[in-house]
Order: sequence, then C-alpha cells, then structure tokens
Amino acid sequence: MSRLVAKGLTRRAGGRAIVDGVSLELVEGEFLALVGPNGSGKSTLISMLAGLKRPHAGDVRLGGARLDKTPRRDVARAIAVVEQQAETGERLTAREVVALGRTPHLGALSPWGEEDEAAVEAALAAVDMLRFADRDWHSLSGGERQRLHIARALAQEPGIVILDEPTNHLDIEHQLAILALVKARRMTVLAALHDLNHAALFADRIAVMDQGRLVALGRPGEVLTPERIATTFKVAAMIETAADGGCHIRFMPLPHGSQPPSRLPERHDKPRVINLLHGRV
Ligand SMILES: Nc1ncnc2c1ncn2[C@@H]1O[C@H](COP(=O)(O)OP(=O)(O)OP(=O)(O)O)[C@@H](O)[C@H]1O
Repeated sequence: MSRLVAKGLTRRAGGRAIVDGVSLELVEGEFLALVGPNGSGKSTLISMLAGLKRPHAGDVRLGGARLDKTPRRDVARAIAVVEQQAETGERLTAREVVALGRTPHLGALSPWGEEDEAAVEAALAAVDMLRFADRDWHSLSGGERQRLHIARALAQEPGIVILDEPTNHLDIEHQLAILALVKARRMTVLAALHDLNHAALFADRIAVMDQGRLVALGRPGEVLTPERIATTFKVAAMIETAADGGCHIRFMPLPHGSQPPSRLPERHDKPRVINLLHGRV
C-alpha cells in the first residue's frame, strides 16, 4: 500500500482550475519533492493525494484501489499527512499530540499497549522533542509544534508520509535533521518544499507545479535547470554540480526595481549565468 498513483487530477475554485490535469506516481520508497511558486497548487494537490479533498476530475489509487473507495482507517494506516497550519483547540500535552498518530492502530481488540507507547517515545526522540513531552501544546513554539506534527506522522508508522512544507518554522539544524530523518527511514515521502536546495539535496525526484499544472518531473539535476527556474520561479540562478551528482543552486539577485525575467536572456548576453550542470557558460 505504498504506491500512490494520480491520474488527471483537477480541482476548480474561484472559477478556474487550481490543479489542472495532474498525473503522477509516487513510487514505493522514493522521496518526491513538490515545488512551485506560491499559489501554484501544491497544497491542493497534496490534499487530493491524501484523500482530504475530492478531485473534480481524475482519481487517486492507493496500492491499486481507488482512494475514495478505501475505508478511512485503511487510508490512515497507509498515509500520514502533515498539513500546513495544523492546529488543535484541545488542551493536550506534546506526548498526547504524538499519541494521536496511533489512532488508526487502536480498536476494541487492539487497545493502547506497549507497542504504541514505544512508537510514541521513538517518534518524540526522532524529532528531538523528548524533553518537551509533558509540556502543554499551547506553550510550545511554532517550530516545536511542527516537530511534534512530524512525530505524530512517524508514530502512525505509515507506508507513505505526505508533508506540506515540513520545514516551516524550523531552524536550520532541525530543517536538515527532519528531512534527513524521513529520508533515512526509507519511507515513501511526498513533501512540498519551498527551498529548492533542500529538494535537490534530499529528493530522489522533483515535481514542479506552475499555475496548477505539473510542468516538470524528474531527477533534481534534470529538473532544476536555470531555464526551468527562470520560467517557473521568475529568478535567475546558477547551478553547481557536486562530484556525487548532487546540485546546488545559487540565486542571482536582481537589480533594484527590475522585473524578474519571464525567461533567461539568450546565451550571448548572459555571461554571469552559468549552467555548470550542463557544462555551459
Ligand atoms: N476556495 C478557493 N477559492 C478561490 N481560490 C482558491 C480557493 N482555494 C484555493 N484557491 C487558490 O488556489 C491556488 C492554489 O492554492 P494552493 O494553496 O494549492 O497553492 P500552493 O502552491 O500550496 O501555495 P503556497 O506555496 O503559497 O502554499 C491559489 O491561488 C489559491 O488562492
């Protein structure tokens, strides 16, 4: 149940398609990063892939079965979701928030037990939050809450983790630690990320959304080209490749008051925009 396939997903709002005919497959064991400018449809796509919003056209299949026909409990065992701005009005401790992740595993014949306790402790430790376990949720900082949301998803022990901007609010140490953690667990991961360098560093593949459409999908080095970054993100960039095949993006500041380019200038008048990835200057 760790394979998620979307075909022709479309969702409309405000008289337009905010996700427009997106087809993609989340391959078992991969880390797929979803990138795109603000408003490009990442959160909406994630909600449909997680079964939280219904597509107006197209469908999502989990392990071959239609997601909307799969019992909620089975979906919850298979997919953990960390949404943006997830909140609780309840008075809960940090440990209780993480324990919510065990809900899909509990029932009349399987009450809370040692296994659940161990999963919660391990998840708290994984996100470096054990020392906050008994603190009131509402007394925690934004980054601490975000780490608990991720711990809740880990405690759920799903096959697939879907994360909407998981590094939101996190300091740099915890940004890298959280991404390294989900990568190291070899779970199937779909993560919407704003930092293209994080996507390049951690993702096996990157999907690029632009105005509701999936405009590129592939390995970081194939997708994160200066041309794609200029067209979709409206900034100039220089890309350096490392010996291990990874890449690092340096964004070029635009002169004060100038408009971002809709695409890069032609080669002959862009002496400082270097695509090292393809060995061109
Ligand atoms: N109910 C709605 N009515 C009208 N427009 C909507 C509605 N819901 C979402 N949208 C629009 O759909 C677009 C896609 O939103 P979405 O949150 O999926 O984008 P996103 O890529 O996740 O953005 P961000 O990077 O800013 O989080 C946005 O332009 C948003 O304003």
